[in-house]
Amino acid sequence: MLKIDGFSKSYGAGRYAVRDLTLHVAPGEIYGFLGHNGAGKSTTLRAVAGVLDFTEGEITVGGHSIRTQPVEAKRIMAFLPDNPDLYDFMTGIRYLNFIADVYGISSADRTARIARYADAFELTKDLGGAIGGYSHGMKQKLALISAFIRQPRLLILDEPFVGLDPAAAYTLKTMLRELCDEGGAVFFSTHVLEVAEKLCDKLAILRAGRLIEAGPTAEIVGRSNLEEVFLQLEREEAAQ
Ligand SMILES: Nc1ncnc2c1ncn2[C@@H]1O[C@H](COP(=O)(O)OP(=O)(O)OP(=O)(O)O)[C@@H](O)[C@H]1O
Repeated sequence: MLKIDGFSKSYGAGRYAVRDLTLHVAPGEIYGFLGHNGAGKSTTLRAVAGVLDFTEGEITVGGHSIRTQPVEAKRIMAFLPDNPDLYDFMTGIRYLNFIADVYGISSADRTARIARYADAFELTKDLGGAIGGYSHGMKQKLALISAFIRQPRLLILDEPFVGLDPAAAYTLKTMLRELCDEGGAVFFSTHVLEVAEKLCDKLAILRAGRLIEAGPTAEIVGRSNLEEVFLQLEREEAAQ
């Protein structure tokens, strides 16, 4: 579903934010992307989503190159950045209809999907209010709903659990699993190691722009727990 091959990104002056990253996400997989602050997670996710150009490598979504076939690639993927840019002057429902218009979702489909996802995230009664008056968590829920109503085959999420209350976090975990059970795939970054350990089929750990570990969660965690494994890997890499 998602293939990142030999991906490198330099923001200039020969300093690489990410270097030679290869990582594949298959249909049905929830793939967690871990790393310290500044490791290069957002850089990678933004390049995958086609909102950031990159220096070397190739990224394909459903077989479509994000560089040469961006429209085809973006049609089957939804991206939620770490700080989604919503329109404060719009109401929530206006924003969701705007997204539905952009992606050509029929009137019947949008009504059913908005009702389903807004109910699931307990945002229905707030949809008539201006986004400018939403809390951080409400904005995050609205951004998630706008991604889910598109019913993407690949969901790319940057720190999706930040700001969500426990009920919304549970709903999100359930929906991510449902999307994968239906043949979709999810690639998301997080600092919440408990969520990563419980939810993800596979994990990749980035350190200073380089992949230091990738594979099935159970193999990476082994008999320990993810927090210990993560901190140990960080220490080993730092000592090299
Ligand atoms: N627009 C930019 N211009 C220059 N350098 C940048 C830019 N964006 C990111 N960087 C640098 O690239 C590196 C990777 O940053 P990135 O935001 O991808 O990390 P991250 O793993 O998402 O971090 P965090 O967990 O803090 O969100 C950092 O050294 C950062 O300073």
